[in-house]
Amino acid sequence: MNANEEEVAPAVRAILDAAAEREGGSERLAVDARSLTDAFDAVEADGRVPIISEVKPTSPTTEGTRDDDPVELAEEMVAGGAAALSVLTEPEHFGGSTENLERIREAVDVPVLRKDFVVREDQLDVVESDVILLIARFVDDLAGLVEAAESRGFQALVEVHSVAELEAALAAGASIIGINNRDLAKLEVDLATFETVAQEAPDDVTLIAESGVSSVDDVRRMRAAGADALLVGTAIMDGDVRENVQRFTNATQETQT
Ligand SMILES: O=C(O)c1ccccc1NCC(=O)[C@H](O)[C@H](O)COP(=O)(O)O
Repeated sequence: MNANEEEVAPAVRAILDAAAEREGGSERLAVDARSLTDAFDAVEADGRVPIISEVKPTSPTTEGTRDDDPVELAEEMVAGGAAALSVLTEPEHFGGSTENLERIREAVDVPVLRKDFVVREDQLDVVESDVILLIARFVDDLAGLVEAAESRGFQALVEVHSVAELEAALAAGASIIGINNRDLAKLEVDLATFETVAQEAPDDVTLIAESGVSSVDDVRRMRAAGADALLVGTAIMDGDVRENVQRFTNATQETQT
């Protein structure tokens, strides 16, 4: 079945319908990207866990909206030790914007991931970022879009949720793969997803555990299963973002609980 025709949660169907309608950019971008793997290596060398901290004002599974200035949130996350940032640009269901991404990328020096539902090549040309998310399940020509992204200078983070999608991502040439613990068909989260799928990934791929991480124990669990880095949104946005990032990035240190 075509991924765009499969059954997904109504909220995700609405997100995909909106994504299909969204305009692309008019001029092809050329990005001078900050290296995501170098950023991870620097944090590892410091004895900490590489965390991609997500600026996520709201979502279909969160109550309310966080209205703080996204640039202030981003700066606090970096001060807390985030290796990289993820910035929602999806406007209708996540409260994101391309303007937020531009302002944040200008204000910080860590790599910034554009978090959106990109389904066509021209949508790559809307805003510059260091990394761009491509969701295997929702892209028809994954190899074509990975190539299109990389030829513009983006690093492609290809998101998967199953071993079959992992194989498709590898066949498409992906070298940075996010395993999403959130099933976008049911919006249920299960950290065992990362544990199962990661076992089938080759060693030379950079593996990111995405979604559902809410405690230091979860961070340790994902690291034990082979995560090179973790992408965390809700659990960081809930409260003091600097303290939350600090707690997760220091998760392997003995004094943390
Ligand atoms: O987060 C949602 O509610 C959501 C709903 C529908 C489609 C995608 C969704 N999230 C996208 C993400 O990938 C997460 O924002 C990201 O992995 C962080 O997850 P979390 O730490 O659980 O907030």
